[in-house]
Amino acid sequence: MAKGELAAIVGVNGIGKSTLLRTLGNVQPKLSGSITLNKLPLEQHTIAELAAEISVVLTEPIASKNLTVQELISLGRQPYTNWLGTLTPEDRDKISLAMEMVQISELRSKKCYELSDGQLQRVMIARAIAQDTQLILLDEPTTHLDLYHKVQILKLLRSIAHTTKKTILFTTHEIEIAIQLCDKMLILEKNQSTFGSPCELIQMKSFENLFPADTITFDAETGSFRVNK
Ligand SMILES: Nc1ncnc2c1ncn2[C@@H]1O[C@H](COP(=O)(O)OP(=O)(O)OP(=O)(O)O)[C@@H](O)[C@H]1O
Repeated sequence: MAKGELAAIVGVNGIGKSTLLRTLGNVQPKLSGSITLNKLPLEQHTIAELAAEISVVLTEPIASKNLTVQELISLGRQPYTNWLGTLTPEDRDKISLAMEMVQISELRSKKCYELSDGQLQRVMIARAIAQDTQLILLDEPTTHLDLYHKVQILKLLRSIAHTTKKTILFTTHEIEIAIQLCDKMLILEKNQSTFGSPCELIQMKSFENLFPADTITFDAETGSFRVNK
């Protein structure tokens, strides 16, 4: 993946999207194959190096909902703080900037348990931005959100990738929105997975066999799926 790209991993339930994302983020050990980050195998990076290179936003509910928004986002600075977790002026600037980028500055003193799902998702994205890594990985960042908020979150990720030149990779079931907003997509399938720009994937007819054709067909003209009644 290149710098500044937004990319989605899509595929049917149980195909291995989260497993792949978690493996890339070093959250779980790989089953096979190799993962290279900055020309070095992932396992040759120290934990501290990885924390400064990759931030991961998972679907598990956070254990620390009693923290304020600002406190939770401050945890993103952990790879850079001393053992006491003391924040420097630079850390504070990065935390404020992260909150501004995802437009949650006014929520800074709220407790995380007071937030809506959409607001909490923004907070988790801000924490990843505060971690200041080149790569941000997110597992299903739009679950539980309505259509408007799904689009808002994915537009936000696109804008962060393009303006900060960070590389953002996420798993999703929102294939139609991803087609419209992503620079690259990986379609995971049992026998052959395909990776490319949404346009290339449409031209290669890669979306057409994703779901059983007697139930759902893909319309290449509109980049959308149709239900066969
Ligand atoms: N490469 C693999 N080889 C063997 N088992 C795998 C592999 N990838 C994933 N699995 C297993 O398949 C199951 C489903 O994987 P996973 O949760 O990653 O799928 P998913 O595509 O994210 O599903 P969903 O869309 O339902 O969230 C898990 O039990 C996982 O351990």
